[in-house]
Amino acid sequence: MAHWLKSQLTKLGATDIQLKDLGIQEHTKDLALPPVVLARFGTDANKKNILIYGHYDVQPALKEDGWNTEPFELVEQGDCLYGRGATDDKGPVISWLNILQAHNELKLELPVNLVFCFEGMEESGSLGLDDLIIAEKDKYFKGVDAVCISDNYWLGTTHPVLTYGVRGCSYYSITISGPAADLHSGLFGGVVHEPMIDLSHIFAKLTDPQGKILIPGIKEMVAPLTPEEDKLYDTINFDLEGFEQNIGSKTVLHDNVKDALQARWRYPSLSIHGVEGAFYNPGAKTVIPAKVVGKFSIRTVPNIEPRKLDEVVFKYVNEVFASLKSKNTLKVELVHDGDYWVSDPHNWSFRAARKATKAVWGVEPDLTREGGSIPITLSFQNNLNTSVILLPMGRGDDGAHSTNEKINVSNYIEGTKTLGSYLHFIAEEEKDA
Ligand SMILES: C[C@H](N)C(=O)N[C@@H](Cc1c[nH]cn1)C(=O)O
Ligand SMILES: [Zn+2]
Ligand SMILES: [Zn+2]
Repeated sequence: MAHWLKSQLTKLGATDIQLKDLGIQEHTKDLALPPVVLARFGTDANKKNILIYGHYDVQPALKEDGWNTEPFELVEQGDCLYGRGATDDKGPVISWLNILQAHNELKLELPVNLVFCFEGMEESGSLGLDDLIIAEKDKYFKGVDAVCISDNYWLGTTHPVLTYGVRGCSYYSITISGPAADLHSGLFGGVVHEPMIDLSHIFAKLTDPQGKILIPGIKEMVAPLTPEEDKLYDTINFDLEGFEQNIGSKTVLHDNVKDALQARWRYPSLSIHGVEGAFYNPGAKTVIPAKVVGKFSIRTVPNIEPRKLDEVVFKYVNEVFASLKSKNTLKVELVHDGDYWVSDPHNWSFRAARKATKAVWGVEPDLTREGGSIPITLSFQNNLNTSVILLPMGRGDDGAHSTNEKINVSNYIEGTKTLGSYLHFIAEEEKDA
């Protein structure tokens, strides 16, 4: 993907294209991190410099997960383009290339200089990118006036949005090791401490059945909800049926949209993702897995400090394990983390995005926060001392990370126009003091 992007950017006339090597992935001997693709389009000292970030990596996908089409082949059906990455985030990345192509073919000058930064580790916590931003802040990224990211989704399916916050994500693994090899459960069941039983007990104590996090010390770090913030949720263009339609079931924990949105945007949540080493195929294998690695993550919000969070998580998991009095061994580790980000949704970049949305879609955008994470957002804002905007093009029902991920053709086309128009409006906008 990095090489493909490089060749496309070259054809489109981008300059100073570099594939930045990020070194080897920690905990592996020789697995290289995928390179970050940097490129420029325009270097006019009289124009603003807008950094465009996107990611070319995607979540894993297998046809047998429940896809109707091959996940790594783009398939057009009706108004939809199906394929892994259609909305997250290959579609939006390619739309930036389409904007260059359109300007080239129309012989239209872009009113801003663009600095592209496309990475290949976003779905794994943006490993290595933070260091690159710090190393390049006074070199490749010098003079960046604003950052624009198209890597999230509308809240619903009909109304465009501008997004001014993301939750952070701290991803943990719990490794429980017991016997030297998998065992026959008839011969050894009831005789040995089973790693999977230990892990199930720990998992069961992470949240209550309603998803409330049971780890002490987390809710105490969450910024209190002020009456002003609470009021912001009164005017949001969405309903519970919309939520349920997006999910395809009536399994929402809340009975009103305000509570559901606050749970998604401004409170932490804990999700259990899977177990490595456990039997998961169809059939009825009677095995005691010798070693299992359980994976869970916590979505973080203001003012949860990642290091403090690690401390309370490690302490709690160790305490729960100790209470099991198991003779197995436990290791709990942080796999990766990325911070939350919340910004002012009325700054000059948001004003330009608002005008662009109005011009293309004919309506005022809603202002939303994103329950998902884009780990590098805060790093751009802090290290480049600039504002960041999230300007999504996909819909809330696109199925990002899920089976049958899609983007609507209409969203892709109008979304591309919106991103292109944003570049024109931001060129005209007065920067905030
Ligand atoms: C919202 C964005 N498109 C996204 O899907 N982000 C991922 C990033 C991630 C993975 N691990 C930690 N963060 C997400 O929110 O899961
Ligand atoms: Zn993404
Ligand atoms: Zn994603």
